[in-house]
Amino acid sequence: MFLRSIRLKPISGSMPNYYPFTIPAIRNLKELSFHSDVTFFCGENGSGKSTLLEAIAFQCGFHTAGGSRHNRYEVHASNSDLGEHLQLSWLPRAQDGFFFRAESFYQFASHIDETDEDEYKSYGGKSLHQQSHGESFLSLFANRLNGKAIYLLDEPEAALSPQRQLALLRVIYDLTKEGGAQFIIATHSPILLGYPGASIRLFEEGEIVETEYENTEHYSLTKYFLQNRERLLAELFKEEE
Ligand SMILES: Nc1ncnc2c1ncn2[C@@H]1O[C@H](COP(=O)(O)OP(=O)(O)OP(=O)(O)O)[C@@H](O)[C@H]1O
Repeated sequence: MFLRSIRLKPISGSMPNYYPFTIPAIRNLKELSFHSDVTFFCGENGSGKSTLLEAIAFQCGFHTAGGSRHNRYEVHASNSDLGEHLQLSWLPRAQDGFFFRAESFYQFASHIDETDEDEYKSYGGKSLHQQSHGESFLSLFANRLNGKAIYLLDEPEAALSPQRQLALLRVIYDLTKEGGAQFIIATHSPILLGYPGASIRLFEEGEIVETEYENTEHYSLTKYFLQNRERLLAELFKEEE
C-alpha cells in the first residue's frame, strides 16, 4: 500500500456554495483512510465518486482525463476542481501509477496513437482504437498496469463483459498479491465489488462510510433481480391506474 489517507484541507471562511462543495459527500469530507490494497468507491450516480477519484489523480500528478505522470495531452475540462483542496498522506509515496477513466478513454487512445513508440507493447500490441471497446480496456489493464504502483480506475467495467470483469479481477489479484500495488476503483459492478478483502466505501446521504459487500444495493438488487426477475419486471412495467 502507498496511499494511507486523504484529507480535505481546511477552508477559510464558510464552505463554498459551488461545485464540488455542493456534493454532500465532498462537503462533509474530513479525512478518509485506506487500509486495504483494494478500495472501492460505490454509491448512486452523482454522489461524487468520480470527483474524488479525479482529485486523488490530480494530486498524484496523473492526467485527470486518464494516464500517468508522463501523459500530456489536451482535452476539454481536464482540470480538477477538488484537486487543489485535497491533501494526500503516503507511506511510502508511490513512484508510479495510472489513472483509468472510462469516460475519456477515447481521447486517451488517440493520445497513445500519436505518441506511442513501442509498437503498443503496453496496450496489447495494437492501437487501442483498433480493438473493440472491451478488448481495448482489458488490453490496457493486462499490459499497461504492472509493478508496484497506485492504480485509480473510474468505472473500469463500463465496456467489459462479465467474463472480462472476472479477467480484470485476476489482473488486480496478480498485482496486489505480493503487496505491490494499490487500487482505488469507482464502480457500479456487483462482480468487481465482490473482490475478496476489498474495502467498500459507500457514498450515501452526505457521507462516505465503509460497508460490507452484502449490504450494497449493487449486490442486493442484482441478487433480487436474478432470483425474482419476472415479479420485479411485472412491478416495474405495471400500468398506472
Ligand atoms: N464539472 C462540473 N461542474 C459542475 N458540477 C459537476 C461537474 N462534474 C460533476 N458535477 C456534478 O457533481 C456531482 C457528482 O458528480 P460525479 O461525476 O463525481 O458523480 P459520480 O458519483 O461519479 O456519478 P456516476 O456514478 O454517475 O459516475 C453530480 O451531481 C454532477 O452533476
